[in-house]
Amino acid sequence: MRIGMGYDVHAFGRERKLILGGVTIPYEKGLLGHSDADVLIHGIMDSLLGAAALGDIGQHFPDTDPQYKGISSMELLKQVMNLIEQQGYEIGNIDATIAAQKPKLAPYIEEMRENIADLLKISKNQINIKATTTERLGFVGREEGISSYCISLLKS
Ligand SMILES: Nc1ccn([C@@H]2O[C@H](COP(=O)(O)O)[C@@H](O)[C@H]2O)c(=O)n1
Ligand SMILES: C[C@@]1(CO)OP(=O)(O)OP(=O)(O)OC[C@H]1O
Repeated sequence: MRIGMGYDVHAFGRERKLILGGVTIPYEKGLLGHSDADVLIHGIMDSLLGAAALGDIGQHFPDTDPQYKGISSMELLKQVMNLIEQQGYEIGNIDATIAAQKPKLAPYIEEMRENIADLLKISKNQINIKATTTERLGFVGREEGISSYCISLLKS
């Protein structure tokens, strides 16, 4: 068994879609990034890479490479899963937290879990996603951006 953790932050910007866990969430702002800036998926990818000792997403998908401009993070997650499988690992479970003061994410969590479970070919009870505000404290609380935290367990 191997454990890995991931953490990511993206700032809010205008005229961007808000995409979390592959779900487009109706909101007045989206997240800025080279890719679609799906901060939840980025945290999950880093935790999987961490558990397999394979570095981080910036090493695999540099934000200077035009091929990743505007790419769906779900596509990147598929590539990370291929790497994990090549190393002989399978997923035990994934537990993630999204820190967002707004918008309310609870209505979208089940769809995120379904998207991720389908893509990773795991069952829904192997992926848990939580949301929290930061009680108006810090950059999340000031609604400047969203962060994600994730822990994954891999089995040989
Ligand atoms: N963006 C968010 C943040 C939180 N939630 C849900 O609300 C619950 C209470 O949040 P607190 O930060 O006040 O503890 C939390 O457990 C989530 O279920 C949400 O849906 N969207
Ligand atoms: C995903 C990548 C690649 O397009 O770009 P961003 O969307 O900017 O995301 P970030 O978490 O800053 O870093 C990883 C990147 O290399």
